[in-house]
Amino acid sequence: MEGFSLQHLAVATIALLGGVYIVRSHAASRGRRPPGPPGLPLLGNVLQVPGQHLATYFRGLCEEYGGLVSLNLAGFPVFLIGDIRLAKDVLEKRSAKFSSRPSIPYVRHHVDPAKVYWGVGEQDETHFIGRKLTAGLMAAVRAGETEPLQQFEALLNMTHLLHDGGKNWFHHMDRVSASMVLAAAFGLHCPTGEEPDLKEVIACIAEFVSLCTPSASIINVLPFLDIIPGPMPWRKRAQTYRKREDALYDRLITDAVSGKASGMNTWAAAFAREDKPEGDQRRLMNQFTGAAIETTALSLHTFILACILYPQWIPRAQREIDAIVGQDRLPSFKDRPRLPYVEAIVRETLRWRPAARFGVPHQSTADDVVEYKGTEYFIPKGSIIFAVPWAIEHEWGRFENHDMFQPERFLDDTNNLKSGYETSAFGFGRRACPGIPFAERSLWINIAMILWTFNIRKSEEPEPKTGLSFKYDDSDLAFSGEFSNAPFKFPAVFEPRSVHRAEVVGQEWAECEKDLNVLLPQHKER
Ligand code: HEM
Repeated sequence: MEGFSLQHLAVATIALLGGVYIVRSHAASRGRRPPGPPGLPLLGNVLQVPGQHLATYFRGLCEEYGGLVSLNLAGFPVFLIGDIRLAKDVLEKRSAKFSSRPSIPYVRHHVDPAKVYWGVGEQDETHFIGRKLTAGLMAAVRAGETEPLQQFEALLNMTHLLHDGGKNWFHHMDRVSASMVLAAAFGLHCPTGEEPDLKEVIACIAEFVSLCTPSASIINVLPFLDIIPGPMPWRKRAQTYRKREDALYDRLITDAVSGKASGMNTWAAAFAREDKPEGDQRRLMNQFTGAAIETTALSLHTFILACILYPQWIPRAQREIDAIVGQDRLPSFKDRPRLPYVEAIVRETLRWRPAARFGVPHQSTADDVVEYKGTEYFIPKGSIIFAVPWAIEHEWGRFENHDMFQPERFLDDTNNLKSGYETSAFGFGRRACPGIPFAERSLWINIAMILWTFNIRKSEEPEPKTGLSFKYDDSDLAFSGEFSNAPFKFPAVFEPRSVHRAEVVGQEWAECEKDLNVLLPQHKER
């Protein structure tokens, strides 16, 4: 059966898990179903779901059937939302009913029996605590507490890019994204990106993502096998992972709280202060790394791809930065209110190729009726809902020339940011990304500094495999097509805009504060 991939298996698995819904499908008949592709008897649309580039498939369905699409995976209801108004109506205004996550038996029973992974878990007490603690940290981020640290990391990024002319630029973006998060979270500053703890964090994230795919274990497909006692392979794999992850985070958190790490005023320390006898809330910290590092890095990679493929906007951006900042210092967060164009670039980066292109699924916890374009549709309890950024951020009606990178679409005639900015890139409602303030700052400061320091151009180096010049591409083929849709590695040249600018970077780096305890002052609850 050619083309029957892991993703098919995954979808079939979800469908099988949801088989129970066949029994209760009478519920679905209580109201009209949104439009969607016709499917096979019993299996529904299972075999139509492609093995790769799910986001593109979802976007195609939204273009064909409208902003609310219904899929039937062997009786299990899945809805796609490709309209921002509807996404807000459903996932924000009715977030009490639409904020759980579909759970996978292998994860629930073996990988995360203690339910510490609140970002992928159901809507329960742990999720509530995780979000509450994060909201406290992010209030401080909004007030600017982490800006000195983020500025320091971005400045180091400029020195790395200058040092090798961008030869390892992909790695430098990975490093800065990880180090900003790990330094704020655990006091783990990573100056090279080769630090063993950083590598272990990345390896654990990769293993966790792999364990969370429905095809990770036979238990997801044949749950009754779990009655077999003893050290079965699925138990061993999950136990090995948990031990490895526990050892890593115990070390990171202990080092952060004891002061062994390079800074003491970390998010881990703030979480530790909230520890209760009934639960070690520091363990909830592990959600930051998985959710934060890759999304930020791939957004920076995407920004560089846009610089290379759509450079028309760069001269204007640089003129505006230069007019405010001048040539004798790098941009800083103090300039942010006066640099709306850089803000527009951040927004356009998140719109043009959103990091989570098909979104992160929500699950409904009660029956509901949703009105869309004058018709009422029934959404049964337990439905999976994807608000699909790849469709929402490319709606022709909202974004003219939607496939072009045009930051000025977010500016008005007076060069100020248009009011009423709405995005799907960070999700919606009680599941919306709680790290937005940190993520936006990370992107803003790196983008502002890169544009101030460098001209970026295509590399003329031949591709090692073919010997031909590198073919730059922004189609689906240039992206991984997986859950976080990352651009594949591509070369770029970072040329300093002048010798003077390169010297200013060196001088600012030599003179800047490097002590994490000063860069990240004691977190105050707000
Ligand atoms: C450009 C960077 C980022 C992007 C594009 C991004 C995007 C997202 C998206 C799409 C979701 C799912 C929303 C939903 O289900 O409706 C999410 C969830 C989450 N993000 Fe982010 N994120 C970014 C950075 C960060 C950072 C820096 C942090 C932490 C410091 C973070 C922490 C989280 C957590 C903990 C969740 C799970 C929330 C929950 O389930 O309640 N993210 N993010």
